[in-house]
Parts: sequence; structure tokens; C-alpha cells
Amino acid sequence: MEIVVFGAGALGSLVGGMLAREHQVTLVARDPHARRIAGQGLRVVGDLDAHTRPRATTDPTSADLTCDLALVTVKAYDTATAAESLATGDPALVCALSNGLTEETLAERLGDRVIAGSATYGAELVGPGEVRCTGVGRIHVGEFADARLAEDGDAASDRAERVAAAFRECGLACEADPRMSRRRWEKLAVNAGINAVTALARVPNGALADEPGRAVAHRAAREAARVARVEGVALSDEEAVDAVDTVVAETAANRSSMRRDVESGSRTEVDAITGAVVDRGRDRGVDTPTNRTMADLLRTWERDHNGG
Ligand SMILES: NC(=O)C1=CN([C@@H]2O[C@H](COP(=O)(O)OP(=O)(O)OC[C@H]3O[C@@H](n4cnc5c(N)ncnc54)[C@H](OP(=O)(O)O)[C@@H]3O)[C@@H](O)[C@H]2O)C=CC1
Ligand SMILES: CC(C)(CO)C(=O)C(=O)O
Repeated sequence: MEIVVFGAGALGSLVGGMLAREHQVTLVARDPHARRIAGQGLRVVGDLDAHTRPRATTDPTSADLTCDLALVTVKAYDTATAAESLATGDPALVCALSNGLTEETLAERLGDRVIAGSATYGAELVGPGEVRCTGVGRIHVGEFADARLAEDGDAASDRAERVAAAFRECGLACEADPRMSRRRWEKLAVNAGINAVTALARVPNGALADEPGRAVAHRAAREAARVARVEGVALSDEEAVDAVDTVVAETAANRSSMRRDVESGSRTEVDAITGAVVDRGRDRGVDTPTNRTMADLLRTWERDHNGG
């Protein structure tokens, strides 16, 4: 497959580096990372081990965007820009692995070439040309119905199966999922429950195994599940809460991505996670007071630190 990874920071470099074992991969990244990869290749260290030679560029227009698959691995707030760039080419399929509900933004520009994706691998950049896998997780890809008519099918689509097989060939755990609409919302509930609470309280994920953080995370996840249900996605309160508890236990020592953003003074993905629950709830007449309060606090912090 010819694959372009748009926004090869931590996650995109991990996935792109592994995919380059068997496929022709181009990473759209920033310098000096892109320059080092172009010169010396990309090293994947930690829980996975690879040294591959994908192409790398900082200029999306110099990548061949008429590829079989474009993977979008930018932060959620850069999704619209990525979609604009990808629309200048003609990728056959586009799949985002970002957290948050980003598929709608991609589909506005790229139509039904967009399939949904989610990743639970852990990745962090060590330095230019090197990425560490901090946790072997799983990638899911699949069709997502328009969220308002979220009828998932019984079997995964052929195109999702092809993408999953291409990932597996390279040693990445990946499944085509016929229930991707539900998975997106379950992941959103997990991120709404864990990311905002750990960022605001500055605690590792494992702290949410105990009260009072546990109760706040559960409230946020239940609100997300309620919004999912009015959008037609079958996600019960219990399932959302269980998913939070499972991820808290599995990632107990982790600093969540939102906590890392806050601690490094970077912009957070509040709009695509906590804010998305609030906005979609408001559109559908579902009150989401816990998420609303946390979104307001995170945005207050962002405005103070990043000038709005
Ligand atoms: N890291 C992880 O373990 C996981 C991350 N995720 C999700 O995946 C997404 C990406 O996360 P992560 O990899 O950690 O984030 P990073 O910030 O490390 O990676 C995103 C990269 O995309 C770059 N980028 C953005 N726009 C462009 C552009 N137009 N051209 C070239 N490069 C661009 C960014 O550069 P710059 O910063 O200079 O704009 C950055 O290097 C997030 O939504 C995150 O929540 C999901 C699961 C695990
Ligand atoms: C699953 C979780 C909460 C792991 O930390 C995550 O996705 C994140 O930190 O963004």
C-alpha cells in the first residue's frame, strides 16, 4: 500500500515507522524530525523495535497525496487543516487515529472516503528520528455511520478489512470493527472521564480508581453515554463506566495526554473531547454539567496560558 501519515509526531511516527516495514510510507512531519528521518531513517524503540526508512517531508504538497491510505495523526484541533491539505490530493481512503470525534470534520471535506479509527498504543517522541512505544495497545478501523443515524453493521467492510490486514502485516495489532460508531463513543467517554479529571487534578490515571476522582470520572463518562444514546448509539451508562475503570486499571501509571499538555503548557484537546460531549449534548437537549464545568475550567486555563 502507498500510505501517507499526516502529522507524524508521537503516534504517527510509531504507526508510520512500523507500517514502513512492508508498505511505501511518507510521513508529513516537522523539522528536525522529518530531516533526520529522511537522512537516517526512523527508529522505533521501547515495547516495539524497528528501524525503517519511510519518506519524510514537512511539505504536504510534496507528498503523493494520491495514495491508497492517508492516516491522520495530528492533534484533534489540527484536523480541519489536515483535511484541507489532503483534499488537494486524491487519497482513496482517509482514517484518523486522533482522540476525540474528528471524523465528521474530515468527512465534511473528504466525504465517504473517511473511515473511523482509534488507537490505544502509547507513543512518545524521544528526539528527532526516534519514537518510543510506551504501551502495546490495539488499533480499530471501520465504517462510522453518520452519528445521528448510528446503525453499525454486522460485518466489517472490505475496505476496513484491507486496512487492518495492512497494519497486521507490519506487526501492529489491528482489527476491522463493524461497530465503530459505538467504539468512537466509548473511547470518547473514556477520554472525557479520564483526561479532563487527571489534567485538572494533576494525578496519574490510576488515582481515578479511588474516590473522589472516581466518582467525577464516572459522572463525566455517564454524561457522554447519555449523549451517545440520543444520537442513536447503544452505549449504556454501565458500559461507559466499566470502560473507564478498565482503562484506569490498565494505564494506572500513565500521565494522560491532557495532563501532559497542561503540564507542558500546550494547547489541550478539550474541544474535541469534553467540549464535544457538551456541544453535542446541548444540540440534543441533554444537560452535561460535569463535562461543562470541566470544559470551562480547562478553557479558563488555556486562555490564561496560551492567550485564548
Ligand atoms: N501519543 C499517544 O500515545 C496517543 C495519541 N493519541 C491521539 O493521537 C493524536 C496525536 O497525538 P500525538 O502523536 O501524541 O501528538 P503529537 O503532537 O506528538 O503529534 C502530532 C504532530 O502533528 C504535527 N502537525 C500538525 N499539523 C501539521 C502539518 N500541517 N504538517 C506537518 N505536521 C503537522 C504536529 O506538529 P506541531 O506540534 O508543530 O504542530 C505534531 O508533531 C492526538 O489526538 C492524541 O490524543 C491517541 C492514542 C495514543
Ligand atoms: C486512554 C488514555 C486516557 C490513556 O492515558 C488516553 O487516551 C490519553 O491519555 O489521551
